[in-house]
Amino acid sequence: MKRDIKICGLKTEEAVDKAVALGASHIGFIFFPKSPRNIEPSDAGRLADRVRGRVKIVAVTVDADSDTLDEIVDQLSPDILQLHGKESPERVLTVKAVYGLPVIKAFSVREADDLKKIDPYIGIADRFLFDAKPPAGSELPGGNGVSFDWKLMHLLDGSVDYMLSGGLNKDNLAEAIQLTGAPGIDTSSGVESAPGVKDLGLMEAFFEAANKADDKTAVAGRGN
Ligand SMILES: O=C(O)c1ccccc1N[C@@H]1O[C@H](COP(=O)(O)O)[C@@H](O)[C@H]1O
Repeated sequence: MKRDIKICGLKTEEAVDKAVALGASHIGFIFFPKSPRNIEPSDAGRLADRVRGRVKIVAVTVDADSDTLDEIVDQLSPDILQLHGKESPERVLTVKAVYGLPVIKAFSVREADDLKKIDPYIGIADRFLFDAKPPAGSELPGGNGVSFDWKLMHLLDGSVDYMLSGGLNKDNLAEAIQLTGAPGIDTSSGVESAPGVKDLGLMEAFFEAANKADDKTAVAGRGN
């Protein structure tokens, strides 16, 4: 099974094209005004049109109201909605019913009990995303470039489909993959030269690290 790779927080044609050329399975656009990666829905729609059908387009929102979601869905036509706030299971069900789109529900993790928070969402969310808790004082629920203890993922039921995120970068990715075997990985600030500024070289290095880690996993799987 090929591991999904999502590059999040894209704002330019160059970064979108590069992510797709490198083999991203998903690209994410952030709709959260306090984020340095925030983008207008119409601008995200124009960027997505360059690569539509070649990669899954993900709209990342945080406790968005219906008017905001209506505009994002109308302008971007995403393939997936990522709900990165405190959306309840009922809200996730409503969003799925209204827009007819799959939902990735994000959770922030620091300790074992945090993983239990997904229980009421099982069978409702299509996929989970595990991010670190934001550092004290941060106004961002994600995109903080901080990681959590990846060993906690061993506590998760193996049938749960998820993306690992939180501070993943070219230097720590191999260890994260080796420890978790995550079916999907997600990065934003780990491929940036400054908040909100994607670095094409860092993106390349991230994919190189992912491919190398996958090669090692495959070799280990063959018992060599
Ligand atoms: O990236 C943001 O600014 C952001 C804002 C609001 C909600 C989610 C956001 N990003 C998500 O957080 C993860 C982890 O980011 P990082 O790699 O630690 O920088 C990212 O993949 C986005 O899905």
